[in-house]
Parts: sequence; C-alpha cells; structure tokens
Amino acid sequence: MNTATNLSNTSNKIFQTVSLQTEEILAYTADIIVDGFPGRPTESSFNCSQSTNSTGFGNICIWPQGSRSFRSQDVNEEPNRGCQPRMRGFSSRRNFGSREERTEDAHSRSRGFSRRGGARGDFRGGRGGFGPSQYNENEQRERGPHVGLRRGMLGGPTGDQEHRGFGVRGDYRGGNEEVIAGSGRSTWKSGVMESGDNQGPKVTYMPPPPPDDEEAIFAHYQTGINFDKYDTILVKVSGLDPPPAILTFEEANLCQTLNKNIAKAGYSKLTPVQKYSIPIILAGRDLMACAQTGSGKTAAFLLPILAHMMNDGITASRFKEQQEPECIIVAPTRELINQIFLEARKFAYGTCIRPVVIYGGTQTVHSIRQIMQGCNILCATPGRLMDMINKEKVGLRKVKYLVLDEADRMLDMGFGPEMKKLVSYPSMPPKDKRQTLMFSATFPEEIQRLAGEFLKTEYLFVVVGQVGGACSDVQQSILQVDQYSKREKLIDILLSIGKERTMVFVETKKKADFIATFLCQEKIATTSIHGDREQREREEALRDFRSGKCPVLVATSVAARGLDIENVQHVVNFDLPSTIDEYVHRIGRTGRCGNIGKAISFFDLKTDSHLAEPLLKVLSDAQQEVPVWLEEIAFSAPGANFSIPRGSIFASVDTRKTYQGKDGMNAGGLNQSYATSSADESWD
Ligand SMILES: Nc1ncnc2c1ncn2[C@@H]1O[C@H](COP(=O)(O)OP(=O)(O)OP(=O)(O)O)[C@@H](O)[C@H]1O
Repeated sequence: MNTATNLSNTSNKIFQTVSLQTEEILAYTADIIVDGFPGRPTESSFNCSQSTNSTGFGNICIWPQGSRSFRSQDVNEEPNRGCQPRMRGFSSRRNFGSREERTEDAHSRSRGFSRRGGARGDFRGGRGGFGPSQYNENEQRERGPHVGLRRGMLGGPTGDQEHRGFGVRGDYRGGNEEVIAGSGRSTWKSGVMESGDNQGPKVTYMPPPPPDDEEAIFAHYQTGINFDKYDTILVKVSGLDPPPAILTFEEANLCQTLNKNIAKAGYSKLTPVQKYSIPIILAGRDLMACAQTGSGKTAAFLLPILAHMMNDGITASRFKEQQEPECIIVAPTRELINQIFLEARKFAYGTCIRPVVIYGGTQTVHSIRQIMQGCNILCATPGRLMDMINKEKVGLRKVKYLVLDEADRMLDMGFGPEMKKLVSYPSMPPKDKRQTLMFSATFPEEIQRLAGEFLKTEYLFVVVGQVGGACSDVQQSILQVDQYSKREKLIDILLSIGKERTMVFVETKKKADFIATFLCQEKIATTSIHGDREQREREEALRDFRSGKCPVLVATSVAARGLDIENVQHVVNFDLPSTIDEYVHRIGRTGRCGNIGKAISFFDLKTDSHLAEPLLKVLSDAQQEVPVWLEEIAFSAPGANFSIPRGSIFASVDTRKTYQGKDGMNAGGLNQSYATSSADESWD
C-alpha cells in the first residue's frame, strides 16, 4: 500500500481497481444506486477538481454554463459526463487513515472492523469513482453502526495529504466523533483508542486562528421578536434545596470584567435556562439542564464557571509540557466544540483565564502546542481529549468543572464508554470533588438514568418547557413527499425561498454529496458538511454558509446539534431522521434566540411512518398545525396510544424515583415548578 501512495493518480486508480475483491466490486455495483436516486452520481458527476480556490467559490460546485442538468425526468440517466462540477471535496480525494487521528477515529473504524472480522487494508471510499465497497443498497448511515465501514479501508501509513488524491472520494480522516454517536444503536469497542498506531496519513490541517480583534470576538446577532416570550415558558427544577432563580445579570454578582463582556456580547436579559442554571452552578451544585434549542445554554454554564474561576483567583497558566485545566468541556462535534470555545474566549476576554480548543481532523501537534501554551478551560471532542490525556499533555488532577454539552449524545452508546473512561481516569477527581454539568435540548429517560452515574446524588434537574420539546419559534410543516419526488420539491422550495439561508438535512454522507451536486447543477450556490469531508473543507463550508456565499448548506446529522448560525431562516428535512430527538435538534438550527424560523420536512410514507406519532406530539406540544393525514397515520400505527399525555414520549420530569410521585412539592423543596412569567419577574 505504501508503494501505491507514490503512484500517480492514474496508476493509483488502476492499482485500486485491481485491488478490489470480487465481493467489493459487487458491493460497489450495488452502491451506485443511491437511495431514491436511480440517476447515479457517477465518477464524472462527482469528479471534482481539487483546485477549488481557482473557482473562487470555495466549496461550492459550479456547473459550466449550458451544462445539462439532471432532474427527476432523467433519473435513469447519468449526468452529462462532460459537465463536471468543480467542487472540492465532493469527490476528488480520498485518504487512507490518519496516524495522528487514529484515536479519534478508532471508534468508527473499529466498528467497521468488528463487523467485518477485523480486516484492515481493504480498499474503499472511492465516492463516485471506485465506490465505497462496503456500501449496500441501504447505504451506510451517517449515524449508527455502519459508519465505521466507510473509513480507513486502505489502511496503513501513506504519507501526507499531498499524496492522498486518487481522484475519488471517501477520505479517511480521524475523529468524526459526531458520526459514531447518536442513534444509541452503534456498536462500540472499548479500548480501541489504544490500538494500532500506524494507520493512515498524517493530518496536516491546522485551523486558522480565529480573528482576535475585539469587534470579531464580540460579534453577535440580534435577539428576535420572540425573545421576551421566553418569559412565559414553564421551568421546573427538581432535586433538594435548589437555590432561587435570579432575574437579572446583576443578581448573579459577577465580577466587573465578566459583566463588561456580557454587555459587549449584547446580552441584557437572562434566558430562563440562565436564570435557573447560573445560581445553581454558582452554588456549587451539579446540574442536568434541559432547554429548547437556541435558548442560551452555552452561556448558562460558561458564565458561572468563569465566575468561580475568577473568585478562585486563577492565575495565568504558564508554558508547560503538561497542562492541568480547571475546566473541561466536551461536545460531540468539532464545529460545536469550536463554537463553545469562541464563546468561552468571548466571556473570558480581559481575564487571565485561557480557554483552548482541540478536536479531531487537525494536526495533533497543533493541539499539543495550543495546550502547552497554557490552558484553564479545555474545550475538546472526546477522542482528541483522550488522546491528549494518554499522551500526558493534559493532566486531570485539577479538574473542578466538567461539562457535557449535548449530554444525551455524550452519554449514548457512541460516546458513553469514552465518557466513563474519562471520569474513571485515576487522576480525575471523583464526582464529589468536582462539579459536573450536563446540558441538552433532549434527554431521553434512559440517558438520564445513565447521567446519574456521573453526577452527585443530590444534583439538580432544570427543565425549561418540555424535555425534548421543539422550539415554538420554529414554524414546522410536514409534507408527504415520496423519495422520487423529493428533489423536484426541494428545488421548488429553494426557488421560492430565494437567497435566504437554508440548511437541508439528509440522512447519509453520500446523499449529502449527491444533493449538493444536484443543487449546484441547478445553479443554486450550495455547499455541504458531513463526516466524510476533510476538516478544512467542513470549516470552509461553514464559513461560506455563514457569510452567505453559499446560502444553502446540505448537511448530515453532523450539523444537527448546537450550531448557532446567524440568519438560518429555513431547515429542510429532505430525509427525516430516524429519531424524534434528532428532528428536534435539526429544526433547532433555525428559530434561535427569539428569532422566527421555518422547518419543512418531507415525510415518506414508506420509510417514515414510525415517526408519525412522535412527530404529532412534537407538533402539538409546540402549538403547530398537525396535518390530518399525519394524525391518521399516527392513530393507525400499531400500538398507538393517545391516552398517554402529550409529550410523554419524552421524560417530562426528573427520572429519579426518589423525587417522583410527590405531587410536585415537598418540604425539601423538591419538584418546584416555576413560571418565569410571574408578574414580579420581568426581565427589564
Ligand atoms: N441572554 C442572552 N441575551 C442575548 N443573546 C443570548 C443570550 N443568551 C444566549 N444568547 C445567544 O443566543 C444564541 C443561542 O445560544 P446557544 O447557542 O447557547 O443556544 P443553545 O441553547 O445552546 O442551543 P442548542 O440547543 O441548539 O445547542 C447565541 O447566539 C447566543 O449568543
């Protein structure tokens, strides 16, 4: 394989072709039928030039004028081979596994290996060219157990990125943390992080430093017209002796620097989750908090942690081989953890507290360098974090605050074992010696139970609204669209939307490429983000989307959680996700911070019927119109049970048995219900 990397692209293709096992060729043959798209995205359609920058359009693909487009009328034909989109990353490169990122991606590969009998060194990937040999007609899902099969097929150390191009897609890269988690159905091999160290190419990507002028640091978007409506949402706090909520930032008694930063960030009123979480964290309590998407959970944990650190008189950490951060924040995706880091940097501005971010898909040496320069708050994706701990670049002895953002995902089968490993690390202070904080918009009951293991028994549970409820600022519509009509419908919608920023969610990485290519062909400036894109490309895609250069972003679930992008007015679920929680997170990319958004979902009777009932509940809980046909499907579903109260598919209360069935209140102050709208609780 090493020899192969030194061959020219052409000879590599030949090499790879002859390397295919019969079984893989057969699998590839199956793979050419993309779900719902008999019009196969061929090598030519995805044969994207790497010289993207020369197009001046970054990640988007541009079809030459007059190129023939393929829409549903020519679904049985391939797109014109002469019209190749110049679209970096949609197809052109493949990588072969990263030594540096091994630990990050070991999960996905290990799962692939375990399912495939531990084989390494297979060829695969090859989007649009040689075909990911492991695909079958069902496609590999972005989330779930098949993900590992997509990666590292060629295996072996293969040199740096410059040598990766085989003219096909399917880059191996490490650390798609987001990819392995989520469905709760993924298989997991604990201990894989330490296994085999010599897989894949060296990752050379170093993310550019974020702009450090004050204006950029404090750049923010405006709260929307419904921001004040947050006041009316019911908040429930359960657990012993919760401290009273605060109504204003002043009541939090934060230091002057923090208050200044809050003002510069444009925050003048607390959101409900902040009103309740800030005093709880300031009081040193462990917390599990559940609040709608876009309602300010990040600041709800960052501000009190920073306040504690300021009170503790933390001094600037000095350059050292090993750093011992006081706070560790973990999140499931690279882009999200980077966003959290930027928030931490904003609120810590002008203090000597140094936040650092590390995540997969970037040079390990770069992460090490960042850490060594001093680190008080370490924002990390799990794989990279464990790698740094194993390399003894991060010591856990001083950890006082541990935050799991998107905690339900951090604790599911994808990341749960890793999180357990983290908290049981010998040097990690036990739970009674640290403060553990968990935040998410969704918290399934079984995950709540798991979370209990990480938290002190007397942790507090804050629920703003309904656990797992959708944000009511998102106008949701569900359309019945079969898979063969989806593209046509999408075009209609995007044309009517015009240039408004829109995220289009699809279920697989491959389909993300396909739809992005298709939209570009239709002359809609589109970019894409998913776990098979290189980190550089993912970040470029987000930049292009944020700036409006590409107003359409086609995404897999990698972008479903946490991303806070200004002005996303629409979310389209081209494919509905497999779980209702995922739906709630996806549509939450719009309608943030009091702004209004719209979400349109294509409901395919053949594949989505299982979602009818939970969808109906989410819609009605958020006071949305429920289509009659959806109601009918939901009611006719086997086992449909509408005697249960709406929303009861979600945990509506703290699952701790001790506190349940007490009629809402007891002498210890359990299960207090609060409405932030009470007359004396104005935010002004
Ligand atoms: N009190 C506030 N006043 C004004 N803006 C705020 C306030 N709190 C948070 N925001 C802004 O609201 C936006 C959404 O916040 P954030 O990303 O923390 O939401 P979230 O609840 O974590 O959402 P998700 O569940 O999608 O992760 C951000 O742009 C943030 O800066």
